[in-house]
Amino acid sequence: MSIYITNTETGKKEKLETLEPGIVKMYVCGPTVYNYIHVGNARPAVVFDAFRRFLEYRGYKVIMVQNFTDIDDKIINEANEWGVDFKDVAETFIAEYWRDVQSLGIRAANFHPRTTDYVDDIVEAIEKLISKGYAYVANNGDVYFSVRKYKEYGKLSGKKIEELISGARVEVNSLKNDPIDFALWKAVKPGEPNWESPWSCGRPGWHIECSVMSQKLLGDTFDIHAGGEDLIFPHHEDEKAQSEALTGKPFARYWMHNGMIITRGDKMSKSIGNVFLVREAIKRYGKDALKLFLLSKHYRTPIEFSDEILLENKRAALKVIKTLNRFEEKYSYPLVPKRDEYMKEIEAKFIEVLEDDFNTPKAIALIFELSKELNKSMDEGKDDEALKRYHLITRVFGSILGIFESGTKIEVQSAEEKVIDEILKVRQEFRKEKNYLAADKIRDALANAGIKVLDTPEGTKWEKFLEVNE
Ligand SMILES: Nc1ncnc2c1ncn2[C@@H]1O[C@H](COP(=O)(O)OP(=O)(O)OP(=O)(O)O)[C@@H](O)[C@H]1O
Ligand SMILES: [Zn+2]
Repeated sequence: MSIYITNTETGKKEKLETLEPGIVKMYVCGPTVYNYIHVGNARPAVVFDAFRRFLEYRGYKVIMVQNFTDIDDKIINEANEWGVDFKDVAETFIAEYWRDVQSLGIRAANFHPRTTDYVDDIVEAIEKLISKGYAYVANNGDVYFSVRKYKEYGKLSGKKIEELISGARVEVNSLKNDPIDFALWKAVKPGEPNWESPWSCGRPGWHIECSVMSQKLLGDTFDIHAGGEDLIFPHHEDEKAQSEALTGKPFARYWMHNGMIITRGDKMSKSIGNVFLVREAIKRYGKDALKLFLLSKHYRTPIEFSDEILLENKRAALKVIKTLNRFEEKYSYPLVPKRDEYMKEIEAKFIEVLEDDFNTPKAIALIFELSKELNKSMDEGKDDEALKRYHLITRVFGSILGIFESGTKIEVQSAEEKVIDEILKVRQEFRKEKNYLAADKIRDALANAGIKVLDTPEGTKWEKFLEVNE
């Protein structure tokens, strides 16, 4: 059996053949840290975390790197707007990133390099590109990559140089020898953070950071380079050009790209402003529903984000969680089932669909099916069979895809809690109408029932009076 993945560079499903047997070296483009992450940003994080776990399950040693872009125009703009240092913006949102991915149950990669820790290496790489004739210094101290010198430019994204020149998206910049050249080093503008270099005080361009960090940590050639498909051009095309110009060797052997999360026809994006934050989504739908949503379509296809679809995923997730809870109520510490033909057969199916370009929708369908069967085993009092199914869902499939992992108990609001919340809503209306007499009557009535009402600046809250035995 072998693993097949679609390689963006060839557009074909290809058998994964790693550079060193049994080892997968993989680089994923991480976030630019200037804000909280949204559901779109969560997609590559969830998908490639699951893919990496699958590779490990199939026996590979995986060395995974995911960077933080901690210097960039957007970070500088935010820092200026808030009157703080760019480092503080970056550090803040790296910390917030960890909070979000941890609440999503995404595992850390092996390395999480930050651009600003690699400036010396970046300067060294640019010097080498200049000396090899692939890059030149402009009048103002910027350094640009000569796109035409690298003969394979456009191979990854399928773009032709002529199209790029006529394309309106290439900005006019008189500092460049050719409009399609891109920046490796940007000379400092007033007030910007900067580092010394032989050409000017300045900072790295965006693309060179990923070339340098990936090659420093994984070697000149490594197995898989991944990220969202919005990065294919220009980011990945440029990374490939620089890296291969630098070493004269192939860069990434396979390129994997996830499709976009779309809202109202556009890519979900901070710059467009149509974002739904990960932590809001976790609050409203729960982490398993969000992960199901992200994995229940093939990773390459775009997915439309909508409240209805997420609620549908929430219902589906709750069904499975309820089933698992039902089993866990009976067995607090389920043990290891004896692996028999039945288990082997289902596991083989699961592997088969994931080996075929990581077809998570089919894998998830298998989990739903198993969950139904688990209920049936419990109805019929077949404990052995139930344990096998429970084991497959939580410890094998869930632990590979990163869903239903966390001994998930459904937090159901009790009838009592619901009633108190409703009564407090009515009290709030009285308060709004300045009918304090009625509002206070409600407060006192609740107090008689042992419920203390607290009006705080964040709104009205309640707690139970401590019961003291006389
Ligand atoms: N809507 C989306 N759907 C899927 N993946 C996305 C989406 N937006 C960003 N990504 C991916 O998230 C990762 C982190 O990207 P990054 O922080 O650069 O986001 P971004 O594109 O700058 O976001 P924004 O456009 O919101 O500023 C990248 O791999 C990127 O491809
Ligand atoms: Zn990158």
